[in-house]
Amino acid sequence: MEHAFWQERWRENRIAFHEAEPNPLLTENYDRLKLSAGDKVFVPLCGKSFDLDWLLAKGLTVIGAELNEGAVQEVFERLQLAPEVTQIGALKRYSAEELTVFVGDFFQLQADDIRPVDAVYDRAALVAMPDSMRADYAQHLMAITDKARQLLVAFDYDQSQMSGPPFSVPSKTIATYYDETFTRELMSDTAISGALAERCSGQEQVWLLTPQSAP
Ligand SMILES: C[S@@+](CC[C@H](N)C(=O)[O-])C[C@H]1O[C@@H](n2cnc3c(N)ncnc32)[C@H](O)[C@@H]1O
Repeated sequence: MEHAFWQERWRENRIAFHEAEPNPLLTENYDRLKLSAGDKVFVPLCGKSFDLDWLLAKGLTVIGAELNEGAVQEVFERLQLAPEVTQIGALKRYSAEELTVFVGDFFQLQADDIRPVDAVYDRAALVAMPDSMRADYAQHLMAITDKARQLLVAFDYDQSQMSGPPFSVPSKTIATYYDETFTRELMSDTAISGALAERCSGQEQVWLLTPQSAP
């Protein structure tokens, strides 16, 4: 989607994707990422998600990327962190203690900005990208994280039921982006619930992507 689409959603507070607490699919499947305190997790297109707070509470270093600066400021405020703000190329970098969030276009983020990454948590990021951008998103994500393992939350529904986002990204489509690089395991497969269930019916799926070269 165009940046203006998302900025308008934020301006008009049309952010049904934002949840009031950490996503249960993260908390229930987190252990499969095999992270320890001190490891670094990257959260692309992070919004102002409470998943960031939850990951920090696990003792992780958390790196986010988000277009909307107000959302990022809100995260630092609620965590009572006073960020140092620096300009890194086209991006603004907000950083305090173990949290860093890059404000701007995800596609401008470079591996050296975030390296090394131990894992990626993708909720409402791949599925926020339209078909025309999704392969580039997946490629860029793998490039800047050196193909780190991922916990990926995706939807599988009949796209004719509604226009995205979130878009339907079924198993066979995910395969085209990731199966050359990762072994892919289905962690959970449940009926779409919540506000989205009023717009479509289908499945919400959690995938664990492990690099094929991993031991
Ligand atoms: C569906 S929301 C999901 C937010 C968050 N992951 C969550 O679970 O609440 C997608 C987010 O991606 C951001 N976004 C969209 N395109 C982006 C881009 N090219 N670079 C950085 N952020 C982007 C939007 O501003 C929006 O906050």
